[in-house]
Amino acid sequence: MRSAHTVAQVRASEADLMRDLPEGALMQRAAAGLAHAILDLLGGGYGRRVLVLAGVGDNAGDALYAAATLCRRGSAVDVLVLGPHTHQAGLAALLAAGGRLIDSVDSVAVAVADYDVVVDGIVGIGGRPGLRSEATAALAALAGVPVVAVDVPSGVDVDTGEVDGAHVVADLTVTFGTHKVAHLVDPAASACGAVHLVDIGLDLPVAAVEALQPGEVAALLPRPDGADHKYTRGVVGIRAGSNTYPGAALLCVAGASAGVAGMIRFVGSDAVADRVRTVHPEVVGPGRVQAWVVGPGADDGAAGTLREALADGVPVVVDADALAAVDGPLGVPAVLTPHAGELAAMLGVERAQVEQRSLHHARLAAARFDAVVLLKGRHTLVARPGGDVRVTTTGVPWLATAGAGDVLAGLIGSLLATGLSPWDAASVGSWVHGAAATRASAGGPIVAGDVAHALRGILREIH
Ligand SMILES: NC(=O)C1=CN([C@@H]2O[C@H](COP(=O)(O)OP(=O)(O)OC[C@H]3O[C@@H](n4cnc5c(N)ncnc54)[C@H](OP(=O)(O)O)[C@@H]3O)[C@@H](O)[C@H]2O)[C@@H](O)CC1
Ligand SMILES: Nc1ncnc2c1ncn2[C@@H]1O[C@H](COP(=O)(O)OP(=O)(O)O)[C@@H](O)[C@H]1O
Ligand SMILES: [K+]
Repeated sequence: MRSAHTVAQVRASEADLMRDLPEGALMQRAAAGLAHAILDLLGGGYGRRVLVLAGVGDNAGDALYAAATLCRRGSAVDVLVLGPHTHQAGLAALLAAGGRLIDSVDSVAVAVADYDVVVDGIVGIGGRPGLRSEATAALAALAGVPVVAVDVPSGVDVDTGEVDGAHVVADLTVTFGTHKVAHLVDPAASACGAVHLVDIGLDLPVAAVEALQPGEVAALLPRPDGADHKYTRGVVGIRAGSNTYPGAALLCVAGASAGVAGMIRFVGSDAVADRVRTVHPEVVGPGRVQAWVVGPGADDGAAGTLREALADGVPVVVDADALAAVDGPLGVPAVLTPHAGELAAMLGVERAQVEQRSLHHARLAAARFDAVVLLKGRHTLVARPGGDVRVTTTGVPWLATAGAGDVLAGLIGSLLATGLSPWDAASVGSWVHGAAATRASAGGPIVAGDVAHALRGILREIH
């Protein structure tokens, strides 16, 4: 599991550990890991030109001690102090190793573009969102030079992933002890670049935000055994599509056809059902199910279709048009799968507000509707009542294509039908869907059907 802890959790763990360690030991561990990561990025230290942006706190201390190591490996290091002072011992170590203090990026002997890397030690977990004007000006002058952020890109809100004004956009973020929420949750996560975790020995509690890794997905995926038959494996029912949007029914059934459930039932107009069975002859008609998927392409029949599905008292996936009919808890275990626009409409706020504060709004909706809320996006969030969140880090931007959500709803419904909890079904389904998109894309364009086709290959490998 990739776990993302809050600043308060990190500080508490640090305090526990520091009781048994000499002063400064954790900073030395952090700085050593940081120096190695920068050397890796640069392919060595000799002859490289490095600029450290140093703020007032321990984040600068990490950057300055790491830079001293780079100096000893033959790098030319300049340091620009942003603020009234900086980490004194770290600065002394850097100067002793041969680093130079500069007054501004304009005052360096080399052209600014000749720096091989900028090390962002402006603020870390002690920072407030936003950057001061001198930091913004320095970063603007350094545009185009690769940036390594120390712990977090300075200026982002570490505990929420929100941004408020200027912030660093890094190519690599080197963090310590554990991931922070900003490494997983957008928009801050998009500013991190690749994230490298350095172990400094912290003993941490359970995290409220996490990202499944392949081993956990494999452990959660249901597998039939010799005693199973199609009914014990779970039957998923799809109520999707309409005469206006028949394709949504096909895509939703294609997502449910990943093979995890034992059987698929389809309920819809005769015309749509005929088209579904032409493409998916194994799909059967109405009957008992262990989970329903309601909403993709349902058009104006969505509210009635949701009512019918809820009458069965089994878990439901509510997607697309049916989300507009949700105005409170549904009374059955449920996964709601809105994108930002749909969640905004459900909560009576603007889409931009949901995009800016995605973690907050996903948690708010999970509490208000007493359901698992899967907020779709680059890093999809899966929130459950109580505030726990899983973030999906699989997928590629090519997945932002019409109908991809229909495939996802079908897949999550089939996982729910096997008996997974709404929380596990949503997060596992989202992970597999993203991995299938990455596989199908191979760096190029895809349509939703390609994602559905790639699902079984991913499931086969992950087992
Ligand atoms: N905890 C751990 O386990 C370990 C932590 N380690 C390292 O320590 C880092 C945390 O260090 P930290 O606590 O000294 O805070 P840090 O982020 O450097 O600076 C905060 C100061 O900056 C200021 N400031 C605030 N906002 C600002 C802004 N927007 N723009 C400009 N300035 C701003 C504000 O000062 P003020 O302006 O209020 O006087 C505040 O006091 C952590 O990220 C990691 O790198 C590792 O060494 C090892 C283990
Ligand atoms: N920038 C992005 N990067 C990766 N995946 C994305 C991005 N934007 C959207 N997605 C994913 O694409 C899918 C789009 O689903 P959705 O908006 O419901 O489409 P539709 O309603 O047409 O089926 C979701 O799985 C979402 O997480
Ligand atoms: K930083």
